[in-house]
Parts: sequence; structure tokens; C-alpha cells
Amino acid sequence: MTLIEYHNKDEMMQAIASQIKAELAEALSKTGSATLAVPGGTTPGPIFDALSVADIDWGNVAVMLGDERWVPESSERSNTALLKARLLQNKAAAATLLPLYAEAPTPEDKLDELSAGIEKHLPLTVCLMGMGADMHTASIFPEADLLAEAFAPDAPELLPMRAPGAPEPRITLSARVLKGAANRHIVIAGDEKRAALERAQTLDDPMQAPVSAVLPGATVHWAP
Ligand SMILES: O=C1O[C@H](COP(=O)(O)O)[C@@H](O)[C@H](O)[C@H]1O
Repeated sequence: MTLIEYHNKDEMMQAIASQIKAELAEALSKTGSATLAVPGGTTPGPIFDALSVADIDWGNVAVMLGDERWVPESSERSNTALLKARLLQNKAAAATLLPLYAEAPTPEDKLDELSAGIEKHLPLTVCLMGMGADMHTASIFPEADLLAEAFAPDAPELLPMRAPGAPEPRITLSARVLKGAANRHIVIAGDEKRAALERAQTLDDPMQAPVSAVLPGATVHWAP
């Protein structure tokens, strides 16, 4: 793992957006297409704003979330709504969204349909992940019901997930898919998350600290 420390969040968000832009542009120039996975939650909005005006061939980029809360887009907890409002705007409006939510009571109802939509866009070109103070990443939470399944070497692309720390059912990429990305970034801010990162490194046990599974080979970006 490589850790980059920034002076402040603004500097970090701009730097991450520039790095992702360069990684997508490189893939586009080599293969003509690219897939970007991003987190939801409270952290990545400014990265989305910066990426949305990046001058790349968005028409050949597929964009998806690494995880989604099983709530409709009208909910303020919808990661899809955040993605649409902040990333799929301006130049990035030309990108193709690979949905991780469809109207249905549970993620299991739509799992096959949503998995089919992402399969041909894998492996990921760039995977940007967040991390909670409980050391979850994507929606792979400590004590989650399908935690072991999410770390299996032959795990499916997508899993439903329920956990004590998650107020609603979730759907998440498996660790296999997150780790399979050509470029992996984790964005965290503040002292609480910095302490959680250090705890995850010390534990080095995905069952207690899920983020530890994706740290090898990843770049962790931190700002106070
Ligand atoms: O619930 C989630 O939490 C994590 C971390 O979110 P943050 O608000 O602490 O930045 C996020 O990475 C994930 O995508 C989201 O669904």
C-alpha cells in the first residue's frame, strides 16, 4: 500500500481526480474503453465535481458504484442519486451508467439483472473506494451476513449484504472485483479514519477489518 498525505481536502480531491483522469485516459488510448467504479457516502463529492469537467472520452467510459444502499433514488441515502448529481454531469454526462439499484423490495430480487449489466465491463480500469470508521469498504462491513462470501476467491461480482452497521440492505462488489481493478485508490479524511486505517493494518484480518483486504497494491489518499 502507498499512503499519500495531503495538506487539506481540496488539494487531495483535485489530486485524486487528476490521477483518475490520467488512468482513464491511458486505458482509453490503449483499448478504446474504460470502466470506473466509485464510492458513495459523504466523502467523494468534490472528486466527482472535478471529474465531471475532465476532458476525456467519456462516451467510452462506463461508470458504476462500488456499492449501493438499497433505497430509491429519492432517498438522501442513495449513492446513485449522488453519482448522477455530481459525477454524471457536464462532460461526464456522456458516460454510461452501470446501475447497482433497480426498483424492487430487496437486492436479491435484482441481483442477476444488475450482475449481467456489469459483467462485460470488468475488470475495472479504476476503482476508487471509501472507508468507514468501522473499517468497511464498499458495503463489505464487519459482522456482515455474507462477509466470508465477499472474500471468497471465486466470489460472484455482486453480493447482497446486510450488517449491524448498515441501516439498510446493501449491494456490493466482491473483494475479488475490487482487487481486480488495474488502478485502486482509497480516499479517507480526518483523524478518526486515519486511526481506523492504522487499526486495519495492525489487525490485517478482513473479517475484522474488511478494508485490509484491498490495501495491498492500493494507493490510500488521506487529508486532515
Ligand atoms: O455507506 C457507505 O460508506 C462508505 C464510507 O462513506 P463516508 O460517508 O464515510 O465517506 C462509502 O465508501 C460507501 O460507498 C457507502 O455506501
